[in-house]
Amino acid sequence: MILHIENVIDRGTLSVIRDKLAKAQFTSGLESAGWAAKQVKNNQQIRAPHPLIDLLHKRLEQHELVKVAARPANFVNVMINRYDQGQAYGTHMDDALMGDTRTDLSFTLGITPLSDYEGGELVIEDSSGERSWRLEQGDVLLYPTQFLHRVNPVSKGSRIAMVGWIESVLREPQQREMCLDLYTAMRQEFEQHGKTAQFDLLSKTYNNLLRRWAKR
Ligand SMILES: O=C(O)CCC(=O)C(=O)O
Ligand SMILES: [Fe+2]
Repeated sequence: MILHIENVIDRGTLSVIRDKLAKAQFTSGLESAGWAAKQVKNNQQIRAPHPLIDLLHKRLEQHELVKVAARPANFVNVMINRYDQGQAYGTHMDDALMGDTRTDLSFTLGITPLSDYEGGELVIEDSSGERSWRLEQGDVLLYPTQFLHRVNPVSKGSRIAMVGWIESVLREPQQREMCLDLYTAMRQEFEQHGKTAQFDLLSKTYNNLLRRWAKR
């Protein structure tokens, strides 16, 4: 399950953040690339701890859909990256372990308005082919870290985003999808009909499934 979540961060906040980032010191993206990914990574980044990363990270962590869809146990390597004109990140796999943390999900949060750059698609490959996203400012793509993926060359302007990885209490993508679907059905039943007998059964099953699968 790949989720595109819109408007996770409001535009006012992002505009202030972009002003600050214009003056911030970025370092080479090679610092955090795995030994094979180094061959294809060409960008700049700011790594945590950093006040702007803290602020965005907190907002992301508090977002209801992020909480329910990802069930985060830990976040790791949250960083802000920038691809200037001509820069890209070729096809690669992200490391399964970053320090002690298992990477179950990856996310990208768009910071630059789409109209300010061209290219820079995030492309995810699977056996059926590939799919690409250009994320509007404030939008998040949340995806299992299991796919080969790349960032296409930026052909005009610069693309700034925040990326990072999540270790989930639900290790398997299918578990996360089933829990999210059940949760969604339970919420809809509650909103449409109130706390019915059906709601109680959905709630019972949802919570017992989550309890059965959750590992921390
Ligand atoms: O910037 C992105 O959207 C993804 C970057 C990426 O694949 C990575 O940093 O490993
Ligand atoms: Fe990656």
